[in-house]
Amino acid sequence: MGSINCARPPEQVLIDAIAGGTTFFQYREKGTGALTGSAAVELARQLQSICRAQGVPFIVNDDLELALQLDADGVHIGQEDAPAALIRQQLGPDKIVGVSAHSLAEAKQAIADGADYLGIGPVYPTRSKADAEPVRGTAIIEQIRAAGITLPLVGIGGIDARNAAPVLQAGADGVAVISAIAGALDSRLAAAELAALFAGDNISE
Ligand SMILES: Cc1ncc(COP(=O)(O)OP(=O)(O)O)c(N)n1
Ligand SMILES: Cc1nc(C(=O)O)sc1CCOP(=O)(O)O
Ligand SMILES: [Mg+2]
Repeated sequence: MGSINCARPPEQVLIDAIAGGTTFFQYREKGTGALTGSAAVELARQLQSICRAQGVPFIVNDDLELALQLDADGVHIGQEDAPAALIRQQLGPDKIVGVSAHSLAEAKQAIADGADYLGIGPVYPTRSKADAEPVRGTAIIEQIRAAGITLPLVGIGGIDARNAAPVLQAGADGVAVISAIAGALDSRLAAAELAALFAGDNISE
């Protein structure tokens, strides 16, 4: 999540999301209108502080230097970013490395490079990433699971509480969302509706 995606102040969105059941946070400050420089660092610090107080891992998207500067819990990188093996080397064994994969071959390479989890997408059409890959559907998750990969898989791309169930049924361990929570008028409820899917208890009905 980044500031441009938020319907309300990002700090409040994060507080509400965690109250609703969000268990993992990625700071992704990019796109037209995103904060840069010291403003981006300051927002990161504030969001990290909220995560720390609530015991939620704080992951930095793309930016290894920022992650090292803040002693973040980890970094998420994609296929166009720094090599995953380099990120693992720079962060050491105790930090979290997440890697985006859009194919079985990319998933296998990411695991060889030291990934702790894989972000798989876009599962559905997304408006939050202008340069997203073509939609993969849930089939890509089934394919990666069928190949025997046991690393945690996180579906991403256009996911919300109404369409998340097939992503989990395909074999994902979790879902990563931006607009479903950051763009919601009630981020706590949006997060709670997603969290309920993991408890097998759909509270939206
Ligand atoms: C959990 C998760 N999965 C995938 C991505 C996308 O990463 P990437 O392909 O590097 O694209 P950007 O987010 O950097 O635009 C992600 N961020 N998180
Ligand atoms: C950041 C990102 N990565 C994707 C991928 O497919 O790797 S899709 C995506 C955007 C997710 O935002 P929303 O939940 O609003 O669709
Ligand atoms: Mg990236």
